[in-house]
Amino acid sequence: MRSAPDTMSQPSFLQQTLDGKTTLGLPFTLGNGVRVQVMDEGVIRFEPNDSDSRKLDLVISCGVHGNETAPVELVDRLISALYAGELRLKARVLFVYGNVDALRSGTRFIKQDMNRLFCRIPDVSDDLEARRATMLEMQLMRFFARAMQEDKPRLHYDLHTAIHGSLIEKFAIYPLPPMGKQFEPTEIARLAEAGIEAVLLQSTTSTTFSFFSSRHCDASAFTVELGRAMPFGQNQAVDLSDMERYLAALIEGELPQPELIPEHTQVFRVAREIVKESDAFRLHIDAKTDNFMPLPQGMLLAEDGGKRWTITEENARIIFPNPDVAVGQRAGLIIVPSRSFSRT
Ligand SMILES: O=C(O)CCC(=O)N[C@@H](CCC(=O)O)C(=O)O
Ligand SMILES: [Zn+2]
Repeated sequence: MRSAPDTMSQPSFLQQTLDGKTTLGLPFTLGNGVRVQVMDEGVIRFEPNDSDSRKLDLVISCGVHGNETAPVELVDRLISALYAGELRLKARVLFVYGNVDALRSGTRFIKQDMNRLFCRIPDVSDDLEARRATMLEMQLMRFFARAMQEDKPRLHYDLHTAIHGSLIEKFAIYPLPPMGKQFEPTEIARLAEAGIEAVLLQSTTSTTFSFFSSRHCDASAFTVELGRAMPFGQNQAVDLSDMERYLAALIEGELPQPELIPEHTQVFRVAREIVKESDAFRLHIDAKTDNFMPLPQGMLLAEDGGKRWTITEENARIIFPNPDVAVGQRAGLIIVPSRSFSRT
């Protein structure tokens, strides 16, 4: 066990990570007994000294897209508060800065969108982003393995921001649960306590980080969208105080058990995923359309060669419209209101 670094005089873990100066290796202990270990570049674990008394195991990830900085700043504050002994740790917590190279360059990704690279079989020809996604999967499997044996709650919040504006600023995507399970209203009510105003229930499997931990680590996992992507230091427009308070409380072992989803929390189901199948793909709304913009029935939303996407659903809305994605990737989601929590 190493002795604790002099954290007061050191740059934050985020700054060290961005500077390429993280020291991997042996765990060390802070003055209050908290055990800390840098697991890989941008991946750090905190454990209480009496690890058996912990209430839950929690992964907080951000920066899977390198231009989405508000959550990265939030995570930096949480890590710094732990280092300073300002939080009474009652959980095992793994923090992840997802795509460190993309964070350095301030871009969504370097070569490939990392949030499309989970749940796949690794290949010798994998590039750096694909390898990093595989490494992160292994970190989460290892981290959650202990909670699975001991049946402690396992939570993963993968924090993002959206490319465009949103009529609803803070929302979450709830990955499709495995067969035999349903979407849990308590989880949605917890998200509401964290300031989340709408939750989208996924209707298909996915290749995202949150889908991975939901499906392969049996964690309650969510992609959380917290306002709009802005450069570091320019995130004052979005108020993340509820989310920050909620995550700090989880770190202190307080897992709320709300029974009712508040009236004002909107729940939607993904009705259709629009996949760009060729370069002929055309989106017939402005590519900068706000998320949650209503789509009138009968409207021709998109075309791809002979394929047409016409709105048949009542009260449909658009999420993540983006005609510029690579062929084979999602160019938008059509969502509809839902009050059912069953899987289908
Ligand atoms: O605003 C956009 O178009 C994308 C914002 C973003 O990065 N969203 C995530 C959602 C992941 C999920 O569906 O769970 C993504 O596209 O990876
Ligand atoms: Zn993102």
